[in-house]
Amino acid sequence: MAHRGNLVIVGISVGLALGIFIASLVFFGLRWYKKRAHLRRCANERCTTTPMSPDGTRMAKLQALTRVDIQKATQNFTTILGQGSFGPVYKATMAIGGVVAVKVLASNSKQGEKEFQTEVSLLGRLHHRNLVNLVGYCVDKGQHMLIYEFMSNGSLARLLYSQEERVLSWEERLQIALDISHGIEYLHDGAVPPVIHRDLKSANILLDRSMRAKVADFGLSKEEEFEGRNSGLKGTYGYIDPTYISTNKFTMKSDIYSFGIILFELITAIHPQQNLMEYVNLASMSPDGVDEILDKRLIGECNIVEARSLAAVAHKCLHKTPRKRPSIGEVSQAILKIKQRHKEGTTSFAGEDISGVVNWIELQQMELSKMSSVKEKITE
Ligand SMILES: Nc1ncnc2c1ncn2[C@@H]1O[C@H](COP(=O)(O)OP(=O)(O)OP(=O)(O)O)[C@@H](O)[C@H]1O
Repeated sequence: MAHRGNLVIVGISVGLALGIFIASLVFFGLRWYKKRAHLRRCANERCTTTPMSPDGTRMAKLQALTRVDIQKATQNFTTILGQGSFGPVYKATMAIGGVVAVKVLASNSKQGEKEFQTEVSLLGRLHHRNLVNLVGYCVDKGQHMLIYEFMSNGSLARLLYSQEERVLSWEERLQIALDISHGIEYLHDGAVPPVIHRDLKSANILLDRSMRAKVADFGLSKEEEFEGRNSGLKGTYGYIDPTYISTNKFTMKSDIYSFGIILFELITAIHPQQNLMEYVNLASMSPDGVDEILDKRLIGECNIVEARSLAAVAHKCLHKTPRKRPSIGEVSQAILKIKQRHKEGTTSFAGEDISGVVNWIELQQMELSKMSSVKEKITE
């Protein structure tokens, strides 16, 4: 009898425990479901309605302008800033105040039409201090225009390669590298859904009046031409991930590759279409080889230990196996560390005579240019 009584007690306890377990499962399951539904609602809201800024505040909606507004603001399209593959870009002074840049998409460009819709819907919801924000658009009689915040210091490519520009200091270059990294980080890790840029290059990095860098032109990637024919590949020659060429699959790691190229541009001021990778590969044959390809204008003006560290980050970004390349978050962390060390002034030569190092770098650079000119002669 007592044995039976025990069995009943055990049965009731097991039943109770099971009941409690199932009830908590239902309770927590419901909570999890509600939370997910809430997150999804927030994400959708970000995609379709008023965009959010990175600090969570709501941004103004995109402004729709008429062709007449823009005609007035650009003095009848006479204030040209430059010509891109999608059409001309004009500086516009708006009647309500403020200066903007207007990109007029060539009306004969079928691709421009398609990309226009992509960019308007994409950019309308993407806002970050390191992205060139879209502030408005214009659709008028089949003509499409995109209106961006004005970047008074132009492109990084112009700053690095134009003789008329002043030399970018090492400190500015470190800040630019970090700004670009943060812009890409927002695209890859902050945007919902994530955005792959597909055409990262120094011409698509623009600088504001405080020399802070912003990433431009996402959603506008174009097909690259090889020998006058469309290759079917998106991006720009010199920046395209070789794995993308062989697999036709563009991933975030292809953006990381292009960013690695931009980092080397910052270090060397050699354009990727002027054999940058050949110099990088030659220099990587010797330890500290980056000294040999350092921008001549930086010799004696920058901390070589920091330049070597940045080159090491760039090398990782260019790893031939995409999954071995770092994520953009890791790249930002690494650049931030270099920048902090720079600020603290802790990257020193431990008693080395700096003038000796400078002379040595100059010698190495001469050797390298001799090597590459011999190589050019052989390949001719
Ligand atoms: N928001 C802006 N503020 C100031 N200048 C700009 C702005 N956007 C573009 N520009 C300038 O206008 C010119 C053309 O830019 P665009 O982005 O159309 O072409 P690109 O990036 O140089 O070349 P591609 O179209 O082949 O990628 C460049 O000189 C660029 O610096």
